[in-house]
Amino acid sequence: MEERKKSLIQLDYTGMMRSEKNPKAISEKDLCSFQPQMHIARVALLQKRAQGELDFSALLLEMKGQAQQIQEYADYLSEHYENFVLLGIGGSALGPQAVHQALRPYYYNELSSEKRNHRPRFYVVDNIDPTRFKDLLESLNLEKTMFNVISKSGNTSETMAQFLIVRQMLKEVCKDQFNEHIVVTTDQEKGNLVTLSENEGYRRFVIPSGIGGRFSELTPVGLLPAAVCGINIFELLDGAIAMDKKIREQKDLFENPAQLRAALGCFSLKRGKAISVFMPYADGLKTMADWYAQLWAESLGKRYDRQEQEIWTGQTPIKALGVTDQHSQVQLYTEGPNDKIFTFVTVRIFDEEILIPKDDDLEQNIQFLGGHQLGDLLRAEHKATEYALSLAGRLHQNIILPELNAYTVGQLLLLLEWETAYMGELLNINAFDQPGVEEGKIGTYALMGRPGYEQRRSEIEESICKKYII
Ligand SMILES: O=P(O)(O)OC[C@H]1O[C@H](O)[C@H](O)[C@@H](O)[C@@H]1O
Repeated sequence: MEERKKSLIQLDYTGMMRSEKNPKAISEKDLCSFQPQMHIARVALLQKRAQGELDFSALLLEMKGQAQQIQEYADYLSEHYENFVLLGIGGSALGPQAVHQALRPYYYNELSSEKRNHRPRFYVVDNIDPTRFKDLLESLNLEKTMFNVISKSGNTSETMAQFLIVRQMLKEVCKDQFNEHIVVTTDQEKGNLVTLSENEGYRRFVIPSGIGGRFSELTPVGLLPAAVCGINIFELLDGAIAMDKKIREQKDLFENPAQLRAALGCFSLKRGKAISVFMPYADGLKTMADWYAQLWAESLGKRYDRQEQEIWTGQTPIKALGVTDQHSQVQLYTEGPNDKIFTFVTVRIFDEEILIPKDDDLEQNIQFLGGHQLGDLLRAEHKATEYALSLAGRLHQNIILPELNAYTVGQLLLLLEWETAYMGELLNINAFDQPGVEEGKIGTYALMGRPGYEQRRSEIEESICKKYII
């Protein structure tokens, strides 16, 4: 790839720093004060690595070693199937969706097979809306469809319900060959999908242990769907490896983008910025905001710190898209409560450009647009929005991608994952579990009649007596 494509993504944090317009923003001195705790955090994360937990570096090398095998299987699927349907939820679906949207044309499924280089159409079903699910299943030629059932635990009710429906339909349509239409991606050794894949003969890909669902995009969770759709998973991994190396080796906070973003995030959170707006200025990164929202919310939204003290901490992620949400949310951002920080993700050069035609007969108030590229308008709007936020004393920063390709997307994923890990250390919490989702899961088991949950079922039914309905 040309040097520009290979260059690392950049962080412009000018908008977070103290200035005349923003005297309450962070100063270089404030940032320097983070160095000691950042060093402790770095050592703690490297120790986790030594214990085989969250070892991004080892994971990426392991995945680099598996990439060829994943690619070969993806190529085999492309020759034999027209549709690839991902069944999963949360970290088992958001990453694949985000990377597909970033690196494939949005009309990918509408393209002819030739224009898709004979790669399958790609669908992600990450909800259990019966209408949508049935519409999709009825639209597919099941004999030409592969279902990738992704669940790290193998116990997620939504994904397992989808699996049971699809498995029955495939048995009816494909008879004894039904298992040639299911590939599972799950834990090394535990959960229903391990047993089922052994008993029913499904191809299985393994999510390495020590890597949580929301950190699993650069495992077969994301790599297989990406390879099936013709995305260069080798470049994706190389970008991630480059960013991982920089973050792992760079001890100086001012040169380490993950440490810097974590210090800025921690500083702003402690000064009442309880909301973090993630606003890419590229349609291809719209779902990346969804993936980041889970990463940020589920990792940092915690009741207890590591000493079991109640702290009820976290920072609420808001997904936004530039320029679109300038027309729906910026009014709040500039004149509402100053309780937010903003991250814009920009792309210096888009793959395509469109010239806005000039027409001198038109009114001046639209004629000025003529002669510019459409990307110039998007870039101008981003800068104007940044300026408006700075006038309003709002803290904002930019993550700048040289362009949107597998190498830069791989870097972005690793940057955000490392940033989250550092934030967890600074907040003194466990960023890698999600105890807060258990109650909802147990309640679902109870209401669905799972044996052993009868008591909880009666508790729920007694407690939810609907009194206020209009
Ligand atoms: O991959 P699975 O085990 O099916 O889990 C899917 C999702 O389930 C839960 O909601 C967890 O909180 C998420 O972190 C996880 O990504």
